[in-house]
Amino acid sequence: MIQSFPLVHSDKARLRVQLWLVFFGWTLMVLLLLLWSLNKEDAEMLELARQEAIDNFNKDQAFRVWATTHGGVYVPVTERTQPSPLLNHIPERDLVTPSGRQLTLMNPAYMLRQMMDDYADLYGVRGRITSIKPLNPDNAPDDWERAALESFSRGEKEQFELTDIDGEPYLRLIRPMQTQAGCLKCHHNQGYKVGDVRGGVGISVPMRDYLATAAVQKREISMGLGLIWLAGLSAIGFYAKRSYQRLEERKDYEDQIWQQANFDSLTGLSNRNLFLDRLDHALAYAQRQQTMVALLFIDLDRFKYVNDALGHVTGDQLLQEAARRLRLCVREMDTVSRLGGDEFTVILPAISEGQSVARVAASILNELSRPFDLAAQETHVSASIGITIYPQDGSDSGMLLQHADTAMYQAKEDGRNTYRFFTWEMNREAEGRISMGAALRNAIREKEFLLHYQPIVDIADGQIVGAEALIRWESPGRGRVRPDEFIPVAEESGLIVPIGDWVLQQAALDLKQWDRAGLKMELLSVNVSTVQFQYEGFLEKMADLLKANQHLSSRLFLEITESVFLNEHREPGVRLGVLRQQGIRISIDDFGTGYSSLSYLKRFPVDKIKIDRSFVRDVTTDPEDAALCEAIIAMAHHLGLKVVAEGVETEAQWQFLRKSGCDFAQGFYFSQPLTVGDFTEYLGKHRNMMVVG
Ligand SMILES: Nc1nc2c(ncn2[C@@H]2O[C@H](COP(=O)(O)O[C@H]3[C@@H](O)[C@H](n4cnc5c(=O)[nH]c(N)nc54)O[C@@H]3COP(=O)(O)O)[C@@H](O)[C@H]2O)c(=O)[nH]1
Repeated sequence: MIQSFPLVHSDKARLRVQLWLVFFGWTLMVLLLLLWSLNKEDAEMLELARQEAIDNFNKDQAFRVWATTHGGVYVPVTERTQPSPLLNHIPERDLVTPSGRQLTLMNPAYMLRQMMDDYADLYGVRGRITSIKPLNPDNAPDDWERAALESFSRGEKEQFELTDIDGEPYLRLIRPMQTQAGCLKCHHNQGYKVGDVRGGVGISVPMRDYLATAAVQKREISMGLGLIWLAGLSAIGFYAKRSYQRLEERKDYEDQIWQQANFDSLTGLSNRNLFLDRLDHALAYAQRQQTMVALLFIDLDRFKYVNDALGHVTGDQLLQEAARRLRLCVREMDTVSRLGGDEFTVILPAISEGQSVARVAASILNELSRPFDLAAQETHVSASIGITIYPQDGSDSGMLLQHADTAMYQAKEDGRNTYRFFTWEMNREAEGRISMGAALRNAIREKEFLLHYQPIVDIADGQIVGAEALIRWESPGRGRVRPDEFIPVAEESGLIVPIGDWVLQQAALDLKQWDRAGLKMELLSVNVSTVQFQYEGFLEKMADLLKANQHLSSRLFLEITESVFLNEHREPGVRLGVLRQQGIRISIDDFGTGYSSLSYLKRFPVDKIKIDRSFVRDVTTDPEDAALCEAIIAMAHHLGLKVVAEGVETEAQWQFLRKSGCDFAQGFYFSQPLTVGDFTEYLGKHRNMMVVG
């Protein structure tokens, strides 16, 4: 089945995945940036603290080198600066100044330790000397320091760590302490040489302020990146909204296109495209399930009339209402379509017997023959339905549709407002019509037509006053073909226009010959098909004909049928008026058989009516036909029209018409239609003499 652009649904799913990917990608990127920034912040903070530790280390080193170079410093002996037992071997360790002050030599390490303690008290930066072989037990390394000292022996130059000292965070840095010449004063017994790593100098920088500053920085970075993340999210949200909108717009547009491509905008029914698709599916299903499918081809009768007479808006309303009623007649699973114009189809899938199809067809006929309330007036139409059944009437949708059309044509032929099941006999007839159309085309080229003439007799005096031209087709392949057979085909194919032109030209030519022969006739009747009459250039053609054949003036009668009046759109009144002005007279053929509305006789310029031979046939035996003929004659005379009766075959019919006051008569009683030669002879014989008494 044709689907309504399922792509859009997968597009939506794809867009959703894309949006989630963008969301996760963006979040991940911001998180990584945050981590990197926080790490960088930590690294910078550590580097700053390390630098501070190195500065302190350098200062301590400078002092130690200075102190070692100068061999220690004499300081007054106080509680804090007692003589060092480590320097007992130096004779001048203790001195008394001339003023009696007692001084003692303080070794650089000891001094440095004290300075470091002071510095720690004042500024929080702690210093500590660590020895591999400590003389002072305070200088013994802890685990971390020992590991650092071992790494120095492998060539490392520095170790540092973040650690906790007395519950406070510190950066602890340690660098190697190398033996100076002055160091040997105290450490001469330990086997060190100048340049040997003897221990390390550690500096511990308090991290509280650094951490506080870094925390502020990190918070700011986090907030900044958080804001950037949110801005990104709103951009993604905006993009998502726009993308969904665009998808919706595209879907709406595609739905619209799909609707236009598959549905009839006037009735909302599926159109030919969708109809064929549904039919193909129904056939495929039926083939698999071994069931049948019925196809109903429905054509509204008289739609053209309603459309032309009441206007296109009303015609559209009729189609809409017809579509609504059709839907009421079928099941949910059935498909009602409009192929165009007033042609509808119904697919009945999965049927098991023809009876149910006939029931649906009857119900459709019933629905469509109910009056339509259109343009504030009740309008009656009906329908002709052709039915084909798969698989017996065709194996594919094209064949089934063509055969349903053929059956519908047959329903029309059989009087409309009915349904017909397709038969292969019908098909042969349809094929016959097609091949006849081709043969007619050839007949026009090969000039296979001729005219016969039937005399028209004035009932008052029995004189022959004129003739009716009747076409004949002498086909080399088909023999003589009756006009009843080929004129409908010619009308259907439009070939009636060139054929009708030829009839008029030929009749004008024949009349001229009779005029020249002195066989003057008052009138010449020529049949004009409604299709020919309504043809666009008909009036111009008639004007040209009359210009070229002035002998036709006031003598040419065009025999039209009442169906001419039905097409208001073609303005029959105006056309007939123009013809009348040109000197052409109008006769209504087959009067009483069609849609006879007496108002036509009043509304349109008409000269003569011709009572159909079906009424004339039984005038002497059927009182109703007799009454009808009398009424037609009286009414026509009342309206100032002449009356001709056709199909007069007997003396009794002739007498009846004479008594009823009919003006003219035609029929086998006088003569069959004759060839031009025979008719000329006939005219010569009967000229100036009454045909009957
Ligand atoms: N558009 C055109 N239509 C034409 C033309 N020529 C003929 N026709 C129409 O074809 C129909 C059949 O015509 P046809 O077979 O020629 O039959 C005509 C007569 O032969 C027949 N007729 C005449 N008298 C009698 C009779 O006493 N009994 C009887 N059973 N038949 C008789 O009637 C036909 C004439 O009919 P009408 O035209 O209604 O006078 C027919 O409808 C023709 O109109 C053409 O050139 N163009």
